[in-house]
Amino acid sequence: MRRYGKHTDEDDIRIRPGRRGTRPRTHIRPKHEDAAEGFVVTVDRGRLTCLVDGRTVTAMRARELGRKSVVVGDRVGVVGDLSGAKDTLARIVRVEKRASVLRRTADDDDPYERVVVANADQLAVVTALADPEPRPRLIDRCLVAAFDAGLTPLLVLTKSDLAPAAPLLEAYAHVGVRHVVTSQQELAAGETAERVREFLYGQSTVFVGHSGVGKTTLVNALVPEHQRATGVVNAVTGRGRHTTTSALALPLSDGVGWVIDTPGVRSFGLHHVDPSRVINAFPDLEPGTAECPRSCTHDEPDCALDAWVAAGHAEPARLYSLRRLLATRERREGD
Ligand SMILES: Nc1nc2c(ncn2[C@@H]2O[C@H](COP(=O)(O)OP(=O)(O)OP(=O)(O)O)[C@@H](O)[C@H]2O)c(=O)[nH]1
Ligand SMILES: [Zn+2]
Repeated sequence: MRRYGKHTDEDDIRIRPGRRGTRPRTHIRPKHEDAAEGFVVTVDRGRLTCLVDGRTVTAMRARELGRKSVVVGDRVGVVGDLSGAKDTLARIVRVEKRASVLRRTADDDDPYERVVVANADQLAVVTALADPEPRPRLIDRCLVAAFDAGLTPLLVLTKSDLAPAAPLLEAYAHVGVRHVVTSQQELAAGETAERVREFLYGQSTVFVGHSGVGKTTLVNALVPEHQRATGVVNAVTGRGRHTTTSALALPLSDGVGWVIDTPGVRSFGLHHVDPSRVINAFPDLEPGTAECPRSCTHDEPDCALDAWVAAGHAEPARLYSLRRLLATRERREGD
């Protein structure tokens, strides 16, 4: 179920009405037809860093945007000082319709959705095969978030020099998700970036992964001109990484595609997830839901999928995989 509450980001843009329309016409706020096109690369305490005609411009939301949030990946209309010079501040007056929204709920008990990144195409879930141990439930929860958002997931399995990828890949064989495996040797040989980039070409890809999995190493290999490290001043924001909780969009060096790095994901609240959107990622099972009770979670005794699969229309392993993913919507200790 989608929620359109006070706190969602889908609110219509409200423009404060003029005082009973008594103001003279000339005082009506211009429609900003002259606004320049911008792309939001990061957000830090209300200041948005936008790329406008190749320049890095700092901007804030115009008041007329009301409650509408502006997030990394948004395409926006910007007015004001667009020189990008130090201490200038432009205004974001428009947010273009989003092709996709990756959301999370702050907590599973907290129903308010927050958009993490707009207009992404893919979600790269970075997992180490060892040190730290893979956390399949966290992977599953990331996949659910991706499917719900209509993003194509990509599993990036790092540290294959420490443990084999096969056991983990086995668990995902029936989910239908692409994967790429990397190792220390490959990193050292400079081959990792090339191989991972093949999956990123022309796409806007959000990278998630918990601390220590090698996400920073990977992002640095993919976008070497933007070295990121804890405590080091960031080239784009001019601030230390530890101070930002926002994602950061980095252009792939060939200029086609974006790597969107996110701060360490500790949790991926899934309260907002709609099972019918998750099942879109299982097109072989989807027709089997026709006989389901209304607003079926597809994880309940009356679900029609059991009979559909028993009748031989789809692989039991696929239904098992779907159910495993849907079950992760309930938070457990350790998520
Ligand atoms: N053995 C091995 N170590 C790796 C590999 N990739 C990264 N590492 C190491 O793993 C450690 C963690 O890597 P980071 O890139 O800092 O991990 P991160 O996910 O960004 O973690 P945070 O910086 O804490 O968010 C570093 O010591 C890396 O050198 C790999 O493929 N194999
Ligand atoms: Zn069902």
